[in-house]
Amino acid sequence: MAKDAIAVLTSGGDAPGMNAAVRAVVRSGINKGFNVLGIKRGYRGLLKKDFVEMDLRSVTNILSLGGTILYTARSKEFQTPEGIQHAAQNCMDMGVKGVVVIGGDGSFMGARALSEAGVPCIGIPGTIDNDIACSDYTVGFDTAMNTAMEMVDKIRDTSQSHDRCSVVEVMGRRCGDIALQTGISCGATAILVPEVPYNIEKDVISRILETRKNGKQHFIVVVAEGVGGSVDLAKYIERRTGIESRATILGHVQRGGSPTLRDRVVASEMGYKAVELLAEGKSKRVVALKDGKIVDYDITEALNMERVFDTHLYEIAKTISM
Ligand SMILES: Nc1ncnc2c1ncn2[C@@H]1O[C@H](COP(=O)(O)OP(=O)(O)OP(=O)(O)O)[C@@H](O)[C@H]1O
Ligand SMILES: O=P(O)(O)OC[C@H]1O[C@](O)(CO)[C@@H](O)[C@@H]1O
Ligand SMILES: [Mg+2]
Repeated sequence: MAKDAIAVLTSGGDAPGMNAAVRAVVRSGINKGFNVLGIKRGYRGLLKKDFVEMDLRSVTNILSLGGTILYTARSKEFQTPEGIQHAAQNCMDMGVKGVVVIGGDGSFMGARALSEAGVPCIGIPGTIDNDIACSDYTVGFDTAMNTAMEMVDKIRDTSQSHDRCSVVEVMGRRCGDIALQTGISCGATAILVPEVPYNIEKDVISRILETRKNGKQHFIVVVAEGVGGSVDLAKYIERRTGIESRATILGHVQRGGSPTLRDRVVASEMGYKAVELLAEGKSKRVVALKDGKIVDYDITEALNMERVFDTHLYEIAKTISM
């Protein structure tokens, strides 16, 4: 009798550690007796029936690779009712009994739609933003933070030599987690995030002037992408304080590079769990890390959860960066 097939895809923005998750899905799937297929370029590839056979050796030596060997994409076509039906039909044609979707919240909405169209899906949070409310952690976050920290350390060197203020914009479309963690790790004088309302005079200018009074001569301001405006902010700081200022937008450098140990391990655990859920006949679930344990939630329940920003950590950052 032919084996049941499951498939795995990566979708939305790539994240370091996605390969470790793919590897875990492939190896756990084969271990459970499934035939495992990879789908290239997320939902876009699913619509094109771009499936590849995965065997144990197809995922050799990918743990340390950044990016995703399955490639990724964003697909508007998939989001239509016809697109979902077409994608479900392609899965059925290929004998696919379940799909593991590695991506962010948008990808999970796609996984829910595909599950409702008859193809059981399990989501794994893979995004550098750490913006999935149900999970304390998303694959890629640790690597991205460490990259950002390394970059800000370098910017600090030149900022210090010139007695300047450096405004550094880090990624995070609606989420300030990368900014907060990077800001703390680099001793930023001010950190601006979309979750906390701010006043430029009080939260940036006054802090710079106060710390200058007690001897500080160079300054780092970390701004989350979701706040934006870092170039204008640098100009404003220079105008208001007389301190020469520069803006740097770190951008996609944060999405690349070899994943950290944490990303490799969490991705591996989540990949294993996703296959376990499919093998148990589960559908429309998201794997998450909660209080140090790998758990799972219904996708709708997960998507309806509210993200909680760590305001305590934010207050600590403000207190100790004076
Ligand atoms: N409401 C939806 N219904 C069906 N599919 C969706 C929906 N929203 C998004 N998708 C699909 O998921 C893909 C990825 O979504 P999106 O671009 O929001 O990225 P993401 O998974 O949230 O990752 P990230 O935000 O980290 O880049 C979309 O291109 C689309 O194909
Ligand atoms: O790949 P793109 O379209 O440039 O997406 C950038 C977005 O993706 C992320 O890197 C991850 O969601 C965000 O931080 C950023 O806003
Ligand atoms: Mg998203």
